[in-house]
Amino acid sequence: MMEGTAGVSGHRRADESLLDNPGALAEQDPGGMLRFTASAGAQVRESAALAAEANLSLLADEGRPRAVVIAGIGTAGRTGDVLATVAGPRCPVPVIPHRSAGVPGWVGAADVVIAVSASGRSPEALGAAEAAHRRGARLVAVGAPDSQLQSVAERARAPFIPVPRRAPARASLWALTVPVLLAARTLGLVKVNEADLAETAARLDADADRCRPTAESFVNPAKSLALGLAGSIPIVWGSSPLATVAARRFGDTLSANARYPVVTGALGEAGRGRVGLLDGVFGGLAEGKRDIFADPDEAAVDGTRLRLVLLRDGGLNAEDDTDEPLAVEERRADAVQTLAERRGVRCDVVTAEGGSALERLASLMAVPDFASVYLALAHGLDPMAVPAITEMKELANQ
Ligand SMILES: O=P(O)(O)OC[C@H]1O[C@](O)(CO)[C@@H](O)[C@@H]1O
Repeated sequence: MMEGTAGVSGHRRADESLLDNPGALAEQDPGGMLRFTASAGAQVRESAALAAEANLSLLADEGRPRAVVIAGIGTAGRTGDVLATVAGPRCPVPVIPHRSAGVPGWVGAADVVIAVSASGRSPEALGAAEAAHRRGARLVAVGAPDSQLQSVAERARAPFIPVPRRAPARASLWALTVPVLLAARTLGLVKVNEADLAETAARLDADADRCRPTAESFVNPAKSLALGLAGSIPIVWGSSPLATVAARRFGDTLSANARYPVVTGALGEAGRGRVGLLDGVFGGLAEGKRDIFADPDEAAVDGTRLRLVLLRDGGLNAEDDTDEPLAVEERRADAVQTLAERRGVRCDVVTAEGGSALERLASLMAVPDFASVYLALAHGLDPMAVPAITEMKELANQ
């Protein structure tokens, strides 16, 4: 056990046996991050019901907007990325995630602003909601009930979807995402239907069951992904725009829950530059000198290595959902696997399943979400308490 600064303690090396000890897992996770992670399917159902109660039809009165801006930071900001990718390249209006306070200068009466904040008090979402109201843009707000965001929405007579607060915000991705998608559906921008929501929730439930704390590492895909990543520098690339949103989400949770440095991105982009990492001191150069007869325990400490996680869309998406021929995405994903193999860089592959874009996204996010929590727990870290985030806020607000 290392006593770090800021009251954080943990093990430098991941403790594999802890993951197969449900009692120890529960002790290490006093805030219940595993339980929150397992509630993803329930979040989809609950938020769909809450959105149905809000008066979203108000939004449609003035017809199709010129553009939609999704304003929020952190996990709330990710909901904008999800909407942009589910809306796809054929979306008739621009869908623009916006992560800084206020709204872009061009936003006006012809546009819609969706302000999202799990706590209902981020300056980014509040600033955007106020600016949208001032400029006469249509506004919809999503966040904690009885929050400042709700007051701004009420003042603007804008629909507000009250999403019950789960701390931390990253445990609420699905609860925040569904109202954003349903607001966009009201505007005619996405095709998400009730069956898609039900199947997405069912997929998240099924994955939560496969990843449950009592399922042992050899049958639990999240525990085995976590153990594979332990001690490495994860590189997470998505084969398609949809898979790239899942890759970035894994970057968020690996950093905040497990406190691992991580490189994430789109394979298309990475293939023109960052793929060079595979040749470097943490990639092929480190793997090249691996002694195959060495004690694996000693080998583990003899240097940090990359571990590639490839999130593949699996070519299931409809041809018109994508900018690029599916065959190109698939060939690129095969190519990076070959590259990794040639250099001895280990690679985990998660392949999307399901019919709708939303369900496929869920199938790429569920196991990695759990893996980030298990990786934290294996290092003796409480996945929920991240003093650096709190301290950063305190220092920045001085
Ligand atoms: O969704 P909120 O409450 O606006 O918070 C935005 C982000 O800020 C944080 O709370 C960190 O300050 C993140 O956990 C969160 O995603």
